Amino acid sequence: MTDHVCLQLQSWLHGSAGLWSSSLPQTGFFPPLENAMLLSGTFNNRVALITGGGTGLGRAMTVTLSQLGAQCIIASRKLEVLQQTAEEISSQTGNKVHAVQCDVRDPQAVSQCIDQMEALTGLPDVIINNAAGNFVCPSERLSPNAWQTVIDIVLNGTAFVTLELGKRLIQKQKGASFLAITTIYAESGSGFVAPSASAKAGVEALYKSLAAEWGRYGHRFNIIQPGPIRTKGAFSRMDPTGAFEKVKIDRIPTGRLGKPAELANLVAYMSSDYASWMSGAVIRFDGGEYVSIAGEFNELRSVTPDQWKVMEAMIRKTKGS
Ligand SMILES: CCC/C=C/C=C/C(=O)SCCNC(=O)CCNC(=O)[C@H](O)C(C)(C)COP(=O)(O)OP(=O)(O)OC[C@H]1O[C@@H](n2cnc3c(N)ncnc32)[C@H](O)[C@@H]1OP(=O)(O)O
Ligand SMILES: NC(=O)C1=CN([C@@H]2O[C@H](COP(=O)(O)OP(=O)(O)OC[C@H]3O[C@@H](n4cnc5c(N)ncnc54)[C@H](OP(=O)(O)O)[C@@H]3O)[C@@H](O)[C@H]2O)C=CC1
Repeated sequence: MTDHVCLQLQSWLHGSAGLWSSSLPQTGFFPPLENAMLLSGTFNNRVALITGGGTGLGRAMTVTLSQLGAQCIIASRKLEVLQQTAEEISSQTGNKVHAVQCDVRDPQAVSQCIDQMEALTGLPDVIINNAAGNFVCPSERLSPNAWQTVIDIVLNGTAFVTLELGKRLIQKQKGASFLAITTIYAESGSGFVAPSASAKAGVEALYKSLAAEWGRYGHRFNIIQPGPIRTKGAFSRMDPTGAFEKVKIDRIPTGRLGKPAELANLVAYMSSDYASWMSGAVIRFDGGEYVSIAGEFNELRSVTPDQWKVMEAMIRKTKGS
């Protein structure tokens, strides 16, 4: 019995992915609630800029903020995509969503986009730096331009938008909430996404720096690190074959991917006056994935009560070192 259990344990601990849970029974404990959480009207008379708001998570943020009364501006490169999203959301919520073309890599384009925004709505109260570029790639295969492209979109793009808006807001003596969307690996680094990890870490340093420096002008700066949430933009570039989705789900203690609307509720809270004392915060929103990957002994979740009996007996039998 003991040998058999030992063999089983050895093969499990050295072996296959997907050990931890076969049917993920815990998902029943963590159902996603996808309706808007805050009171309707929370963002009445507020203007929100969402970069990358035409697709994926940025689109979900725009839906929620618009439902809660904000006038939204969504900005990215593809004007047609933005216009279609803007029309769909405006007609769903009854609140105007504006589409403004902007490549955040280009500081002049950013300045022109903000001119356009000022003419449409005035300067925003809420700024969400959500636009990003990313793809998995072994670092030895990255060209200089591949590296630069991701750094330009994520780090420089966020800096150009934030600094240009910040300067104008300071001049007008208007306060605002700035939020950056990073990732859980901004903190740990990660193989195969080195440009994204480096850029997102830079974004976090920028936002923490400005939280300290620009509070005196009425500006708050916060960061959300999402775990995996299915979007076409992310999953087509991070998991093109779909092979890694189950691996990811298996290691998330809440047993499922996140939903865009769940993230959007957190974004809305952190951008609202309910969070007016929150600045310089980094909120990980990942179903527990980060700690699950990090903990040295977390694989022991797959050990059964019978196997624990054997292991405990072996440990107790040990005398001395
Ligand atoms: C799953 C859980 C955790 C998930 C985290 C997710 C984090 C995210 O950030 S998801 C966001 C995903 N969304 C996007 O990336 C949307 C925007 N992306 C793009 O537009 C493109 O993917 C790109 C970032 C490449 C930018 O497009 P652009 O047209 O400006 O660039 P290109 O001219 O196509 O490429 C620039 C150089 O990069 C090289 N390159 C492009 N793709 C790859 C690749 N898959 N592998 C290696 N290299 C790549 C491309 O060849 C260019 O370099 P060069 O040939 O030297 O000129
Ligand atoms: N989905 C996930 O699992 C996770 C996502 N994230 C982060 O969430 C955010 C949203 O990602 P997601 O919605 O999944 O992916 P999407 O690809 O849908 O979103 C990225 C957005 O960025 C815009 N964008 C890209 N390049 C530029 C540019 N040069 N100038 C302006 N806009 C640009 C794109 O629009 P366009 O092509 O029109 O320019 C697109 O709308 C990103 O910051 C991402 O890093 C973080 C962790 C996990």
